Amino acid sequence: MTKMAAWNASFTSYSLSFNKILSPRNPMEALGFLPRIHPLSSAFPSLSIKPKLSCNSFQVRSVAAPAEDVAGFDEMVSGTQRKYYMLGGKGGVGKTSCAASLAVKFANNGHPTLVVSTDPAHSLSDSFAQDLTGGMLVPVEGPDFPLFALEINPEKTKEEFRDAAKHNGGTGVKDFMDGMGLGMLAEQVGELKLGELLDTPPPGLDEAIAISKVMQFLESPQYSMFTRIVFDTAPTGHTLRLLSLPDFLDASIGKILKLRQKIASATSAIKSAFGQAETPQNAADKLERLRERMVKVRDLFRDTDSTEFVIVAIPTVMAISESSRLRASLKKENVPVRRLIVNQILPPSASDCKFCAVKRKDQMRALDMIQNDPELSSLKLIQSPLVDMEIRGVPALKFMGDIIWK
Ligand SMILES: Nc1ncnc2c1ncn2[C@@H]1O[C@H](COP(=O)(O)OP(=O)(O)OP(=O)(O)O)[C@@H](O)[C@H]1O
Repeated sequence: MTKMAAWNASFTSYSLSFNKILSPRNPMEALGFLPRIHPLSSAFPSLSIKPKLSCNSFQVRSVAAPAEDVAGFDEMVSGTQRKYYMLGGKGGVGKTSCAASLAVKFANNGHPTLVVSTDPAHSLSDSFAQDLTGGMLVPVEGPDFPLFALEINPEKTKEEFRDAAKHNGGTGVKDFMDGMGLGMLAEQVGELKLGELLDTPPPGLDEAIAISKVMQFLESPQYSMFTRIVFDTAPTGHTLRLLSLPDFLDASIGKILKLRQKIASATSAIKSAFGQAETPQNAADKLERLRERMVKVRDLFRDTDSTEFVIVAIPTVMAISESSRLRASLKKENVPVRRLIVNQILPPSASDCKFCAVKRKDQMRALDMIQNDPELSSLKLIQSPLVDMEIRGVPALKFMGDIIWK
């Protein structure tokens, strides 16, 4: 039996609840043929209906994944200690939709939940069809228990970091110390190139700082109620670089802190004459706090008990290859990964058009890759169908969540 045939054999077709729930009266629909106007339009009048395919059957195949025994949503939802879920993958595969659907599901299962976007190109507001912008906690309307969203503004947080660094190690301090005849110390500060780093930040720095900002929030009593935190992270490349950044920044900030005493004592004698608003001590304290948060971020990413990174992909060779590399890098960084969501799988149909038949074959090839991939084959495979509507708003996210998170 070919691998493709083996996959096919392990697939069990079953009608997606779309049909049963939304169109019980039409026998054609019960067979998987939906009317041209999708019944969801009347169930969720606020949703935009966006047909993606000419075939309009709603069935999905379940795959017996060759994975180690990973528990399902029951385990994810159990316990009241705080847990973090980070969803990441290639751009546009459905990270935000999956993260938002998980957040809705947690909230509907009794967990006060926070969903955070650290992707510089936020789409949480679009996904929930509610305005969640502003960089502050915003309540999401719809779920049974409290669900809040937070879109971190990376530019703003970067400015704060830049300010703190500038007072300790930026060119301003260097010039100042040069002028005071503290050349040697200035050289050491210059070596750190922190000013340069912040002027042309490497990709991922925004997100590292955004996550550290979230850590700062989470330390405050206002946030203590949340028992589930879901992160919608930036696309893969950023995430990979982000993982090594906390260590890098930790080392850089550590160096600055070593200079703290020297800078403080060198400037304390003269600071009153210059009337600086921000004393080096204050700036150093800010850096110290940032450094501590960076260490917490790094530890959080690696904490198997409280954290899980969920990879999201689509059934294309490119997305699966990228997911494999992501998993390998996460493994190297000791970040726990147990699940792989393959989103936007073409539902089977009794009346495939030529395009759909070719597309389906192509997707099967990509799915087949997972089974043979050393990085991905051990993960619990979760399949999510391509639906013929845009996933927007809490009812649609609830629907998607009930398919994915079981
Ligand atoms: N299973 C699905 N069926 C149909 N449409 C989907 C599905 N999953 C996601 N979408 C749609 O695909 C688009 C991209 O989804 P989403 O914003 O969740 O992706 P993303 O990976 O977060 O993107 P980005 O990397 O740009 O942030 C959205 O319009 C969303 O509604």
